[in-house]
Amino acid sequence: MIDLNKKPAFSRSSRPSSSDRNSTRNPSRKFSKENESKLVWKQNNSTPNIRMMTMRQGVSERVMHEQPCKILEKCGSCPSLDLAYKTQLQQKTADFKSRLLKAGDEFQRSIVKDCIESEEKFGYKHHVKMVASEHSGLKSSQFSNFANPKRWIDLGVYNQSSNEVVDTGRCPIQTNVMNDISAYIRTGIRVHNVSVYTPKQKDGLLHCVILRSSHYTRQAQVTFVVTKADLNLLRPFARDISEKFMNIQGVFMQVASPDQNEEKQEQELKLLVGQDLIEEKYSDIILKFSAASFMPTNTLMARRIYNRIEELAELTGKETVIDLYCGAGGVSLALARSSREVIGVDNSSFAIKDAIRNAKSNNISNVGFYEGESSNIISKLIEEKRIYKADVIVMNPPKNGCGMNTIEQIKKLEPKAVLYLSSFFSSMLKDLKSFAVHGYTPVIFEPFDTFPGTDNYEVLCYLVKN
Ligand SMILES: C[S@@+](CC[C@H](N)C(=O)[O-])C[C@H]1O[C@@H](n2cnc3c(N)ncnc32)[C@H](O)[C@@H]1O
Repeated sequence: MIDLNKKPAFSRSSRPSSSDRNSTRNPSRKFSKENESKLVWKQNNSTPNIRMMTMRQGVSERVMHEQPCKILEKCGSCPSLDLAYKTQLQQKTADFKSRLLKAGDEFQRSIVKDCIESEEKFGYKHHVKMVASEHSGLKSSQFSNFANPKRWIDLGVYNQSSNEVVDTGRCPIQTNVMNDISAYIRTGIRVHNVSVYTPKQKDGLLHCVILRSSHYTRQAQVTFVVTKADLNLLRPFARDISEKFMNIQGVFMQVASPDQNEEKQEQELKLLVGQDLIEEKYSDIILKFSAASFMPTNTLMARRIYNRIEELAELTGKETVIDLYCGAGGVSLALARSSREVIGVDNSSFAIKDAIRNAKSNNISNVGFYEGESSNIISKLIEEKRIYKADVIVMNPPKNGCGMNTIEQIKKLEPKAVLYLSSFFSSMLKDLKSFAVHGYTPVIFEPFDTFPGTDNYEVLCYLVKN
């Protein structure tokens, strides 16, 4: 139960200094007997970011961070941001174990490792899609007479219960680069007189803004998702943003219907200003991503996962590896160094173009990339006698998983190991059950905390042929 109207836990003057902030974790200090059976939020109204949660055992590990979030509950995207990080990791490990327990007998003998921590707990998110919304001044009806005629622009996420857009302001899990750019865009929308899409009237131009930034180069990409191509309006706006931020590589326009399913949205992007590519580094591999191809959200964790995949694959230099759903080639290029040949497959022409370019720029020649649906490409490669067998298959499918057809094709290649990475656990476990039917045992599950503060994480499963 959450009670936000409770008295403040402590006033600004009694707020612990950073040196004794850890003392708020001491169960005996701030906890009184009456609270023992309740679970309540205590919030200081004058300093809304100071929050503690008390419960049966005393003051919990919910503590103030150096970079607090002002809209934690309103936004709802980061339900565990104010939990001690160790607790977040324990919760994710426990969550995955309980999913496996419920999933069935196939997984009862698998080893589940502890969730691996993210090197960055804040500012790790390098990719965000922000919904645009506007209203005029004060929102509350009781103030309607004094409503500010100035346009007020929100950029953020949908609140799941009210369906209203919550402005995420300077989001602590996003990179500073993206926070700076989004602040400028909020003002720019007004200055450049760009209309914002309203679902009620089904009218307006801009409905989303997509931002990406690179960890190593700090380069950024901006995409305006709009209802129609209004270049006269968007080009000067794009020029303005890219002149303000020299690290912006390119500003794009994507025309898409706001009602359209995100996965079905046309990926065609029009470059308004600058150039197409953003550069990122994973260990000693430098990748360039076009705006339309997938780029990992947490760079440092992606690097860690690539390294772990390489370790688990135990390559000796003689193997044929297939990297399904390869994106811009991160895993493929990481594994090419220690295998005979890597074949990457992705259904996005942009991702495959990026992957081919990345192989060249990293001087890696023992890779081949194929554009198309995974099961079709494997079946074609077998039919054309391009491959007979594969030693290791790596796969990182989207939300719906890989499905039965792909697993049947994989089986024909008789890999001795399969490495399956996903953050979509229901499709992942369904696919792993199908793998089990085809003689592949899930030996180890390794959760990685790619999204600290949120409920999300990724899991790498290592399967071996029986
Ligand atoms: C999660 S990303 C994988 C990223 C990649 N492993 C990396 O580390 O950058 C999923 C990829 O699957 C691709 N994809 C989606 N459906 C596909 C399908 N049916 N067949 C092949 N590729 C697909 C997408 O284009 C996307 O690049």
